[in-house]
Amino acid sequence: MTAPKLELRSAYKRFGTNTIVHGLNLSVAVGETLCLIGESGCGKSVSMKLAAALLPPTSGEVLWDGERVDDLSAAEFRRRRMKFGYLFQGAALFDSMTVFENVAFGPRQLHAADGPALAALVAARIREVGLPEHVMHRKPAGLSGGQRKRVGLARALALDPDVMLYDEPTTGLDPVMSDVINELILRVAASRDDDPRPDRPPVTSIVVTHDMHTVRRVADRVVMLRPAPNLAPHESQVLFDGRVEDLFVSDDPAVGPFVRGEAGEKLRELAA
Ligand SMILES: Nc1ncnc2c1ncn2[C@@H]1O[C@H](COP(=O)(O)OP(=O)(O)OP(=O)(O)O)[C@@H](O)[C@H]1O
Repeated sequence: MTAPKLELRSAYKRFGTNTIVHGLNLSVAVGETLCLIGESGCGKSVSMKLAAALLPPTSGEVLWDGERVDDLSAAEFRRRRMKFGYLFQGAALFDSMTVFENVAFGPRQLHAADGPALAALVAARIREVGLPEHVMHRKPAGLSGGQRKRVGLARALALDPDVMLYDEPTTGLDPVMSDVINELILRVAASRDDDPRPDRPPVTSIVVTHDMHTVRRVADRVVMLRPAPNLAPHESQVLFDGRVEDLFVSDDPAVGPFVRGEAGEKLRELAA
């Protein structure tokens, strides 16, 4: 059996005295799209960053393709890390550069790409995310939120990632633009499905989101976390781990009302 693409084993993350991630076991299969959901501040982004080795766990293990990240040589770690693409909040574009320069930045740095080949690559990625080519000459500050997100995605795709990480990709977008982003997440996830080359495995994705339309549209699997504080040592931080169909009909009082947006218990807590 193929090892999971990304895996956390008994991972803890503490910032000072605050425990944010509590003994988390989480694996994402090759080619899977996992949505991470849960109430604000419960540690979704931190968990995703642990899995991507953007943050070190306080204790526990992080594995990529079944190998402990700590056991990889620095060169091998860098090689694999280059195959991760990120679309984080605000799209984190360089505002002083044009869209072209933003998308070209990674290939220039990593493969010393230049000239017509680089221009063709950037144009192709811009087209893939549904932006007109003239946007390439503009600065990100002059673009709408949805356009900025798509430039961020084009920039991530320019490095041909094996793993895509999305942190609240539709936050702040109108429903139609949100659906455009959902469609692009699906397209990226399926982009290598018919590619038989062994060096181009199916794209694996993690999507941290509060947007239940996104969950319904893109998730192969959903993991719902709860906040780590107040958990007993043996208690799991995972409230739900399963298929989307089962999530929305869950009769667990901590899961069903949350995903259906029902305020009942929360209102009682606020009134207490
Ligand atoms: N580098 C850091 N240093 C200190 N605390 C941090 C750091 N990163 C995250 N935290 C804290 O960890 C907690 C969980 O953060 P995280 O961003 O993972 O939550 P989340 O579930 O993604 O929340 P939201 O849905 O609101 O984005 C927050 O209280 C946050 O302040």
